[in-house]
Amino acid sequence: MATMKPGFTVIRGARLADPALRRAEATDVLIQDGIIREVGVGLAAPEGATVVDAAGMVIHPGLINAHTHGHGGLARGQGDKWTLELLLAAGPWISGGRTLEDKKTSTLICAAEMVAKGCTAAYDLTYEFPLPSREGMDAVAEAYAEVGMRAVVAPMVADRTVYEAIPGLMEALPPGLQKDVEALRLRPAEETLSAMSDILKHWRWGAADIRAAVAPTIPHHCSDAFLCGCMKLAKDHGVGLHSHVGESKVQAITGIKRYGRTLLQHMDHLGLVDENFTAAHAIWLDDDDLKLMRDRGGALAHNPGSNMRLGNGMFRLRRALDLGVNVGIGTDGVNCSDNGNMYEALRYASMVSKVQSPDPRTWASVEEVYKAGTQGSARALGFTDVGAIAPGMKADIVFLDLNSLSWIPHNWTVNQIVHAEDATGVRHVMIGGDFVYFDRRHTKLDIPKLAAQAEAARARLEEASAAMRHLYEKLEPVVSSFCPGLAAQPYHLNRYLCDAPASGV
Ligand SMILES: Nc1nc2[nH]cnc2c(=O)[nH]1
Repeated sequence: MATMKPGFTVIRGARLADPALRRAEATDVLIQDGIIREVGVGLAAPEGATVVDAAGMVIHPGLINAHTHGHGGLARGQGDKWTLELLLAAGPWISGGRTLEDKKTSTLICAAEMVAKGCTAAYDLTYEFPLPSREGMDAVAEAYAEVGMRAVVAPMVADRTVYEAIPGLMEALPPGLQKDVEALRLRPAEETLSAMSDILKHWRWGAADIRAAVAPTIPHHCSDAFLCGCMKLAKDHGVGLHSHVGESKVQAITGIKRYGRTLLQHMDHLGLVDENFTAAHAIWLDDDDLKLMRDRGGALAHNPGSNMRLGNGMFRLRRALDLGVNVGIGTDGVNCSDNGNMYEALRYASMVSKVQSPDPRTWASVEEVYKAGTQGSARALGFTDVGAIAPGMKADIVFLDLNSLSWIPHNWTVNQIVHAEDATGVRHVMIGGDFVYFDRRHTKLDIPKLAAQAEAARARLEEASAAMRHLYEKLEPVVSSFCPGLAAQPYHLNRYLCDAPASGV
């Protein structure tokens, strides 16, 4: 649990990553009760202080994962050529049939990986089928608390399945499959909203800095009344709202067809887009959408690994930054992006900005990417006191070993964090002044025990997983042929409005 370690700690002689400096310089950090009090050279250690010798290490603020799904932990490595639409179509099988213990195990796997890879807080959209429950949310919160991470946990909710969201898709399925997907029907909006309200009223994880939020998962999977209900709950309880918006071309086109405006504009029309709102992926947002996000003060969560892995396209990081939108960086779930490695996400964010144009003036700089993965993500989570190593901030600090291979030689600190570090350099991770990972070992978690638990769950779920893969194979030709935006048309960057198919979706 991210409890604050009482008393003083002094970190001595660490090279503090600073985007203003090419090579980080050695400094000290004084921490009191989990809060950074002073940063400077030669700080005196108060009597009784714990002194941490960090010579030979770079420190940076914990990376913050702006978008992930802890429920995907047990589904790592299940699919290769999965599109988003197929992931959503088969998703309930991937995440379904789980006990509360499986849910916790799945989240523990992800949280443990994130910490070991330099991440100290995450926005986790968790799958709760058929209804969100206090017990399910507690299982997720318990996992983060056990690892010692901060988190915002939002149950993904909707009142339409993907089959209902894409007009005509259900009817296009062969009769046998229609029967299968009927089992996925969601509960009526009022029932889900009432369950959400119960969760928010009884949330008890605030002291561990594990907050709740509301995630109407995909706007066109939600009726307008449902979206408005989610907004009201978020406002009444003062919590965040988070949705996947414009993740795939199919979604973008479906939105225009359904609402006559973009998905984001539709949400804004209903009043959901404000400074508490995070739009994940945001690949198919046009300039007006980006300006809208800027004007409303919301955040975008960029997930470059998943965007590539699912073939969804490229988020326009340069354009979003130029227009002044707050951007955070995330990994997405390991069921669709394989790992929870925020260093990889930073590197991919940089790379994806570079493959969009040969002109380096349009590329995101390492400073911009680093800022997005720390302060930008912190803002997306609604945390004001993490994302930087400075007086008054919580002591969420990652220690990188300069003797690890990504740092030989050490030329340009922030560049090497974004482009060279692959998490093998992570030596210690401190959260709230407490070492949750020390000398490359979790301090609160028994990893062999977790591995055994995960293996038992995997074996038990194997039958359900095989059924899901089988269903996936049967769905693939239907969904792909039904969504022409998916199949035949190569992306011309993000100009979906120009090359939208004349018929079909
Ligand atoms: N990438 C991704 N997008 C989603 N949209 C709704 N659920 C998901 C999910 O689990 N992964």
